[in-house]
Amino acid sequence: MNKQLSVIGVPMDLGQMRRGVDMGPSAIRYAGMVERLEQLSYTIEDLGDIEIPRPKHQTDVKHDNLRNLHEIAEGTSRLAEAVDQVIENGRFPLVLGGDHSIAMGTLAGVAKHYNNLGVIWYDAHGDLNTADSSPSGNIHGMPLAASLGIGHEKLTGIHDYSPKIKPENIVIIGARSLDEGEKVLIKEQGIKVYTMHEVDRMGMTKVIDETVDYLKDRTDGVHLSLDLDGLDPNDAPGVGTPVMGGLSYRESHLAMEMLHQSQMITSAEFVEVNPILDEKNKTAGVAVGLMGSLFGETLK
Ligand SMILES: NC(=[NH2+])NCCC[C@H](N)C(=O)O
Ligand SMILES: [Mn+2]
Ligand SMILES: [Mn+2]
Repeated sequence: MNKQLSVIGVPMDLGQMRRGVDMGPSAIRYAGMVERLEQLSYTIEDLGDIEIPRPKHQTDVKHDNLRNLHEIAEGTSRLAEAVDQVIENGRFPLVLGGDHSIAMGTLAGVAKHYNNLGVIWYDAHGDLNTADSSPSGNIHGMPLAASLGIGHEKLTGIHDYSPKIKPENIVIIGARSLDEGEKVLIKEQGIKVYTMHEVDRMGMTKVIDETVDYLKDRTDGVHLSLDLDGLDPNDAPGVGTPVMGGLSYRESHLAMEMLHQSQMITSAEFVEVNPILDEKNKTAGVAVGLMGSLFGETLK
């Protein structure tokens, strides 16, 4: 793994309605991220936080079922620029959310550098909505669709190109709350999805083995986008859209350890940590623990 990490915080809370997820980057830093990764002999440069525009009325502006469209497009464009530069400098981008809308910016900055970027989307949700299919108008439910070039052009066109990724290079793990339009899109586009049904039937070992096999030959880099709500709310309570029956703490560590062993991950983001909804910063602590495993911690 690239031993030079650049950390970028994204205090974004405009992609959904629960206040507090903008404090996610601070909560993750406070949980000891830098110290944890330095122990694994990474060199860490913390680039601080991306500036996110403040709308006048946070929830009022529901432009065509796309809440806070302009501010999110602006903030994620800045993020794309920063991520692009990190990779340009030969370093590994580690992005801290913020709500999941930021993935549009991260992927925009990353995907430019690859012909076939793979994406592992570790999440209870598909985040494959558009304004037409979204039940909420919340843009954090849309970043994977936007990155495929599907949706409003202000979102698909971030960093001035589209699409960022191909459907056959995506693997979703942990899904258990997919909207009707998302299910249609998954079938139409042939996106590989391991729902909780498959995770339970196959076990996480087989899920990750298959994921690695599947992505190995077809991709030249793999981005991990880890939404903390992929985990069960008992293990990660500090999230805005919790869904029961999720991936366990143990399964998630196993997944991260196996991804580390695959040597496949070239960028990562940890999103949706909301310390206001959390129990004594537990969820940020889990995020940092998972980073430890992803970056090479072992139990013996
Ligand atoms: N990144 C997330 N937590 N997304 C939750 C999305 C929930 C729902 N599918 C929606 O579009 O509103
Ligand atoms: Mn989610
Ligand atoms: Mn998500």
